[in-house]
Amino acid sequence: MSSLERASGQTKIESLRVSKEETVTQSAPTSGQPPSSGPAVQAATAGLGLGLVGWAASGMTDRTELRPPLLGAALLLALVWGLVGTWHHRRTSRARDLAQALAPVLGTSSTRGMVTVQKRNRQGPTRIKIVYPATFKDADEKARATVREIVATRMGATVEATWRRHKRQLLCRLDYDAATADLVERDSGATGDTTGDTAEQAAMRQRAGDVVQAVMGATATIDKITFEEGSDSPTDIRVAYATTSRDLSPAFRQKLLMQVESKLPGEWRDIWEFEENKVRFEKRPPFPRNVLYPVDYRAQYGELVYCVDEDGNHLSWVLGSKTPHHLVVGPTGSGKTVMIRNLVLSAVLQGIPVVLCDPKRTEYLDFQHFPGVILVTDTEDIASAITAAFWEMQERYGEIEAGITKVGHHGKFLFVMDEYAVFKEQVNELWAEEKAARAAEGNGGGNKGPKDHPCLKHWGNLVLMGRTAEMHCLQGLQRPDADVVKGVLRDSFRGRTALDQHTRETALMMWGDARTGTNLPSVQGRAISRVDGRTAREVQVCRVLPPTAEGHGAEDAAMWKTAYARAAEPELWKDVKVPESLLRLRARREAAIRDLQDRYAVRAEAVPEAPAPVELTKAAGPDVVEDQDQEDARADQQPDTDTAAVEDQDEGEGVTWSPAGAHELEIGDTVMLEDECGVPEIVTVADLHFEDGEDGAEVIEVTVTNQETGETEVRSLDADDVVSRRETGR
Ligand SMILES: Nc1ncnc2c1ncn2[C@@H]1O[C@H](COP(=O)(O)OP(=O)(O)OP(=O)(O)O)[C@@H](O)[C@H]1O
Repeated sequence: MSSLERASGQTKIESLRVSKEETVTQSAPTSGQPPSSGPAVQAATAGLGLGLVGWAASGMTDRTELRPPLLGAALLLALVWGLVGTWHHRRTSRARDLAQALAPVLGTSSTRGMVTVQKRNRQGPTRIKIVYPATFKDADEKARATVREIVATRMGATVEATWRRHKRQLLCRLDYDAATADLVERDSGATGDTTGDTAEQAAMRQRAGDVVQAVMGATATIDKITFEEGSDSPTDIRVAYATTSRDLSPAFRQKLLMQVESKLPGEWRDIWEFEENKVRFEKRPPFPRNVLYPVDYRAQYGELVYCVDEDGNHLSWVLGSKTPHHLVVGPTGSGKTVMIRNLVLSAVLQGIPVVLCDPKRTEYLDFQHFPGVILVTDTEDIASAITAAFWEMQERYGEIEAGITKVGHHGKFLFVMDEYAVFKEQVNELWAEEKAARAAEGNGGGNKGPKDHPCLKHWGNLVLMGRTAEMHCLQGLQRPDADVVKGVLRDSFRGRTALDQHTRETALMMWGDARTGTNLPSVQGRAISRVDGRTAREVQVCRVLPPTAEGHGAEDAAMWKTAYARAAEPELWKDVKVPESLLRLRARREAAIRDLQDRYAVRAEAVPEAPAPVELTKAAGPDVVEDQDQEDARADQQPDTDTAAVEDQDEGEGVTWSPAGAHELEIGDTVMLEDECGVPEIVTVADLHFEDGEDGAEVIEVTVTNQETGETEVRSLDADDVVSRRETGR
């Protein structure tokens, strides 16, 4: 009779009382080996055989006198053989019996090498090693109990069993004198040294082992576990595992970490030692939340700080070749706007001008008078801003090509395109209307033209080519839909941030696996970010709550004020060049707003604190900082003075040229086109219509009149060509 009882306070320690007389009624083992005869029979057979051979040989050689000694020698040999064989047979019989009894339980037909006696005393084996096949369920409590029972009853001893699962071995220490003592099982392979554990710690140790094994399999064992002082909360778990290639798979490692994070208390990080086949889980401090934007952060030029890691270290998007552009993804309310505000602030604090396009129109109103920021909200204006930026990029390329300046000497430029999907839809609606109107006028050869508005192609070009020209793009999206960011374009956004708990689709699109970010806590500003363009990591985006944002408190107000004052330093902008077409877009928006405010007489309330605008110009930087009253007074008299000022400065004749898509041209426009020799000539558009080109792409046939010679000719332009058009104040 045997009984299993759990020793109190030791989860992995079990007791089994056995008596020497106990037997296990085990079904007859089926051995794979042929049945062997006993050593006495073997000895007798060998002695008889040898005697016969000697007898025959002496007869054949006529040496019959040798027969008696030969028979004597054969008899002696048979005797020694029989004695030694019987002794050995007896000595190993218990191990053999044990192997045969265990074979059906362990699920193996061969008992060869299964049981090895490693130590023995006069009472019998004191230490045996049992090797079991991979098919044996060594994690199954019942199966293990059966094995223990068989060992204890077959050997008639108290057994201390140690399971070494990673080697598929069971080591048993046998004590023949303590038949009434507890049989102890230590699964040291799974849970490590339990000495000194409290009951709770032992339970936690067991749980940690189970949690790890659920993903890594039975070969994973807890090497060591450290608990918080006086508690059962683990702070460090070291795991050893059998050599495998699975540990090299990020998905596998992620799955394991997720398992640990969700099944054990606290937040964890994993540290892998591949060469040692070891992994260590370290409890990490609680992730920082609600971290104010570090307005005093000392950044290098082009280093845009925006978040902190788990240890509170600030991390930045470095505008450069590794991460030229950044994609920000986040559903409504996740903190996408706040993230973009971080990057805008970081840029202007370093004198990097920002074009901030907001198709939702009201998300960034706090930035509308901010030094260095050109806020664009109207759909058509955004399309023009993209075209202008594209044109600026081409100009920068031209200057590099012509040796006028070198790569990296233009100064960085940040173009923010938030809610790209919304903008794409809006601008394509406009484009469809425009094509339909042209068709109705009989001016465009039917409702033809590219499917997407040409500015979207410019945006694509900016993203693909902007890096060398130091034109950096930040694109915001609610979801990373494949039809919005596709192929090469998506790959160009090396810097990436996705806020909030990810869906499977978001994880796949952003990080190429279905798991990253799916267990991110739903904390505002918590994100997975590929800061360095290579490794995605969890971060907390800094808090930027401007004056009109909900929750804007004293701390936010102080930060905002400091940021504004620093960005308003004229010194910061003195060498900054911005395309005048962009400045005009800003002026146009401001004029439109002033008109509206005048109409509703709300201007005084709408702009309670007049900020000091810093002028960005194409030429020298701003040297005059006007206050709002001065600017207002000037605007009242001359609604478009800003534009005029730029025109006068640059052209000296009040003539301004700005980039325009060929599809935007209208009859009567004055444009600068290059003749066959590349010499620019000023022409007037006398007529135009759309045609299908040879390759099926749309071309625009433009009839132009040379202003100097009066000659008329037909020029063929691609729909997405960009030309210089004289501004008419439209
Ligand atoms: N990093 C952050 N730190 C602290 N609070 C934050 C953070 N990000 C967002 N929040 C809080 O969440 C609110 C919503 O954030 P935000 O406006 O950026 O969301 P959104 O993703 O842009 O949503 P929507 O697309 O609807 O504008 C903020 O007003 C702020 O209170």
